[in-house]
Amino acid sequence: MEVDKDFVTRLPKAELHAHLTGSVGRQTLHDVWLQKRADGQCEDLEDPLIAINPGMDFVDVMSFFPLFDTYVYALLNDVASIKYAAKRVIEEFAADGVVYLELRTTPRECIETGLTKDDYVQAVNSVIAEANAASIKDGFRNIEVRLLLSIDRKMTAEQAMEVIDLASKYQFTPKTSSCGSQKTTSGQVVGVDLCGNPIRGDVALFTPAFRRAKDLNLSITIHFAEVPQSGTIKELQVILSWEPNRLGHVVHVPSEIKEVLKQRKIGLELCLSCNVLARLTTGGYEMHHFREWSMTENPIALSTDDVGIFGSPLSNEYLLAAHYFKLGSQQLIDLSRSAALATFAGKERLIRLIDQFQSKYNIETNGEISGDK
Ligand SMILES: CNc1ncnc2c1ncn2[C@@H]1O[C@H](COP(=O)(O)O)[C@@H](O)[C@H]1O
Repeated sequence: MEVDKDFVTRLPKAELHAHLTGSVGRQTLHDVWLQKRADGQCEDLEDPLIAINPGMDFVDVMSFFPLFDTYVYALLNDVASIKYAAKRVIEEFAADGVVYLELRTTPRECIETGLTKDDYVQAVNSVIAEANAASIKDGFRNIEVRLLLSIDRKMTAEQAMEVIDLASKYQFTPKTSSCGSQKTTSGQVVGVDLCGNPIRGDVALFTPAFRRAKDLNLSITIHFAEVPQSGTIKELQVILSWEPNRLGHVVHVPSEIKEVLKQRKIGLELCLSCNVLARLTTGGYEMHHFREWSMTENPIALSTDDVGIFGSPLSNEYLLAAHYFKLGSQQLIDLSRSAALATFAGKERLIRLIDQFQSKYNIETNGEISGDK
């Protein structure tokens, strides 16, 4: 079967590294902007269709992080706009053939609109709960979505602990939690993340927060060695002491640390377009470390990172992998299966969907009636 846009879209995929705000498309931001302007707000903000450049072949990391703080957060600053944007993001991932999505986001407040961090998480959590309930009600679960809460490297230890408190409050429990705890019954949070500008902060500050996350049975994923400054053995050893379940980016990893990652067979979230367009790697797609890690036993989840900024949906990341690493259709199915192994929830359903796809694929390509491989 030919590897083309149709094939990579139909392939059931897991997206495991997607920042909610970075995944909001320009058109969605534009719609919010128009609405706010009509309400007499955001008059000093430029139209997102102009402020955010589409199809860029280079994203300057120095202006990348401030874009959120100075621009997008000013636009998505109340419950209505946050819910609208989150819903659109989920719909767009679903339309791209993502059947399991872990969205991550940083709890934030807005003094101007009175939005609290709890309001923020509640808003995103409720959109996710509705998306999951809607797809169950419709009889076919096209997408299952779970939430990860991010600690930003610029936070204090107390702020990081506040994120863990919120993660605990909105923690996903397959059954209603017992013993009168403060968890919400429709919590969607399955894990926590460490993100933000990688040249900032001392990660050791967050050890108590991640220890507590472990104690609460929250899964942990960490932005790991994104730039040379955050790829020191000292920093990476601190992070590994938190026993993360997955790592994101893994660009500038010293060889002795690579050995630890291989021994632990830790899941890796690899973001081709982000790394190449933001020049976190050198040598373009051909030289991306996907090639090296694909030869190990570490599960790999190709991921988009910030599709609103980098403009490459997950289906396109699979196409890029096919093109630059000479992967055929069966290898792309195997890659999707590899991502399934690294999920924090929903594994059985996802593997079942991939198995069904595999069976149809076998029939179409070889006329085989059974067999999962
Ligand atoms: C190069 N890739 C990256 N590396 C590190 N952190 C990143 C990131 N891309 C996004 N973020 C983090 O995610 C926030 C936006 O989404 P949320 O408001 O949390 O939904 C950014 O402010 C940044 O802290």
